Amino acid sequence: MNSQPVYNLDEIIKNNLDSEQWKQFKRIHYGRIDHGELQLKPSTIEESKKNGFEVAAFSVDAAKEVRTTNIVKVGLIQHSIVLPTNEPIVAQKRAVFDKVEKIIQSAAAEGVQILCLQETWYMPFFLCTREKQKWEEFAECPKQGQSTQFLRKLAKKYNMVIVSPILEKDEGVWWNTAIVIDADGEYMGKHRKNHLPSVGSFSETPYYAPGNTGHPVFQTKFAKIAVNICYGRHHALNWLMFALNGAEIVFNPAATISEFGESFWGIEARNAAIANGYFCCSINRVGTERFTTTTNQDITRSYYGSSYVTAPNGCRTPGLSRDKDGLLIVKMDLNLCRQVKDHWGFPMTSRLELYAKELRDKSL
Ligand SMILES: NC(=O)NCCC(=O)O
Repeated sequence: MNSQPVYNLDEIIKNNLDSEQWKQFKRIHYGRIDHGELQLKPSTIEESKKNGFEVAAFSVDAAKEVRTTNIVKVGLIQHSIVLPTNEPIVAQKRAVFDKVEKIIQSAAAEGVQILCLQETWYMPFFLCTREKQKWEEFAECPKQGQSTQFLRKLAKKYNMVIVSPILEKDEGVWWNTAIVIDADGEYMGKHRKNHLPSVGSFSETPYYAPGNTGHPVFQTKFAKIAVNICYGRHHALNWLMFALNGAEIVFNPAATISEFGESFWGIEARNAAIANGYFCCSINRVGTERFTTTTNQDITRSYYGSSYVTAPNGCRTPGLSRDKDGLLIVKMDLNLCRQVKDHWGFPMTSRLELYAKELRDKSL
């Protein structure tokens, strides 16, 4: 018997149901009985074991129709930091780069075409420390920054679109930003986090400014994509605007802990995918991060991973684990976006003019 505690919800349920109950649970909870699990290459399994990360791969098909299929393979990476947070910042970054590069190599070997990393992926999420200056070196220029240079090379090498959520510094002002690199390695643009939390230990307003980039959608080589950064997932209109601007896939790179609504982690992005007719890809970091402030206060934060993907028809993949580095691969047919919109008629029945009027009246 496995003596390890089971942390993953999917595992807890699976291990406690008989096969018929499990089948019915999958139908009702995940939206389909068959997860569409894809076989991984033996070399990927070997690499993941060697480098200590899990890999899971699923497919989401669309119905056959007049249009040719529009299939794209998407990868999400969740991971912990590597070095203690009091190590030199250059070393902390380098160590995460090395870890993530190995996972990206496996994603490339599996044919991933669009990859998204977690929120501020190369640093500890130090925003709970209430200290700013000592972390300055983590803030980067979006186009020239070290992480962008590092990922541009990989994007080009692997013909892969990469979404890289960073801590941006522009003329002395910090922003929580996601940059998009196209499959030729060229920088396409950026989106700055619109909604900044100011709740409990997530007090981000003293660090960076609220986004001023609207709701951009990037026509990458493989799909029209957008990024709704972490706390933005609690804002329904934020999701809506990416849909109105034509997104087929919206990524939600996050850094969130149990106390901040683990019970609705599986709900908000899933609801957004259903309501807006696009694929939602949710990514959360894992691991425990410890900080000692200059006033000798010890702060500890643990993240619960559980990255997952929802299709516009509401089907979702199982989540990655709550505590391990991981790569989630989903092969998706983007034709499903249009098919679901036609079926349910949500855009057709949306009555946006009604809301626009009321919103205008209320904000006067
Ligand atoms: N990173 C971030 O915005 N966290 C806020 C807490 C949450 O929304 O989960």
